[in-house]
Amino acid sequence: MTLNEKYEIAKKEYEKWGIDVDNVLEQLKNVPISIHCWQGDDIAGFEVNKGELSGGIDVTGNYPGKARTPEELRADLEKALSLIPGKHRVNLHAIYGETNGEVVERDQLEPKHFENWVKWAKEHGLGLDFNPTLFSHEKAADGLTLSHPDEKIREFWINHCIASRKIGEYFGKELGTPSLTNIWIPDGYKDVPSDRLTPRQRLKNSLDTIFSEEINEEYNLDAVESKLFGIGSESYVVGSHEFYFGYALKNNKLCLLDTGHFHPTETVSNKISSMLLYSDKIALHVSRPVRWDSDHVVTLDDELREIALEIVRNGALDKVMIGLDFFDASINRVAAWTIGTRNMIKALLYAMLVPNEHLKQLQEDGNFTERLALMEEFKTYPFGAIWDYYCEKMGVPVKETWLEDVKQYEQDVLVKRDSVLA
Ligand SMILES: C[C@H](O)[C@H](O)[C@@H](O)C(=O)CO
Ligand SMILES: [Mn+2]
Repeated sequence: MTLNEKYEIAKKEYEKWGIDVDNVLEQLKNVPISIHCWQGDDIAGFEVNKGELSGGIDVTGNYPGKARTPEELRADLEKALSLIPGKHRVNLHAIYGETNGEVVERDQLEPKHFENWVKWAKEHGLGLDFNPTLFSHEKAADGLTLSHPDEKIREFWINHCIASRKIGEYFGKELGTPSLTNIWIPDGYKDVPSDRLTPRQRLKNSLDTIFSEEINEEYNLDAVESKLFGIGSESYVVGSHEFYFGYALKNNKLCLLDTGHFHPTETVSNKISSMLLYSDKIALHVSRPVRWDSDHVVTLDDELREIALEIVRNGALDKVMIGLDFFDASINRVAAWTIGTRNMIKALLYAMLVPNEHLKQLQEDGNFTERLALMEEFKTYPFGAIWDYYCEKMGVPVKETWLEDVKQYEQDVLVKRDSVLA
């Protein structure tokens, strides 16, 4: 039986529930995922004077062939994008600027340092998102940046974030789609603080300065990313969820939820509807915490499907900006991007193929038996046949055949990088 025949049979199963599958696929095509560049080189970046990875985050593994140059990273991203259905975005960090061998301090970065990325994005029909990098730098050595007691250090990081917003604005103007410029800082303390308020007051004041210049939201959207703890900030993080959700609401910014940044029993899926009651847009870093904020590659697990269901059932496909954030150096990095991004898109497709309005009505009617029964039965509806058809229709490999591409790329390209170095 051909993919099309399987698709037609599966489609009929969903049409019984009033689901227009062809229309679902048309919608899905237009949902961009922001793919994080830093999975490709273990968050190293291209600074001439690059620092060791810091900030309480960690990349484990030493799989061969990581990208070492902008050209290699873009080539690896192109390979991954060729295996992922749809048109997407690439998420950059400030440390991925290209400065022609010159040392450029982060508070001096300019749009011109990202011209090659914009040229590349235009060639590939991609949007670009951005992040100032407030880690892996001597001025972040003691784990404090925008909340640092030393005004000079705060000023440096404030200027870096101001420069970063201008780069985000440049991306938006050049590419015709607003860049999401997301600020995450590692600030916090290993052990119990004696004063939680003062650092938070300093962070608030720093952010007020950073955002004091209005930038047209047609070109740049600002997000702030909360965290619960990091390595070395186990007891206290200045930029907690409460801090940033409050800041975002009062200052009309996007609050960014990273799925690894909450207590293990908390779920981001459960937060989306509440936050969308008060915010026009929110942003996500979809990751997979194992035991801690481990940044594992995203798998098609219950929480990923629930996040997708919350986005779809709340009509929020244009209100939730979906970014990915994982970094696994124990496997082929192109495969990591491909697995994680395809899974995010699969989860959205799954959610769009559930009779959400019918299930809502069952809840309203207090019919919890049928609500549970159907939610469970839809987990084994022929969703895979629709996904396979979608991949073929979008011109990307069906099922696991993409793996052959990655294996070939590894032999042809990736392994040669390390042999050159050896
Ligand atoms: C590299 C990113 O800025 C980083 O992963 C951040 O988004 C985060 O989630 C830190 O835990
Ligand atoms: Mn994140």
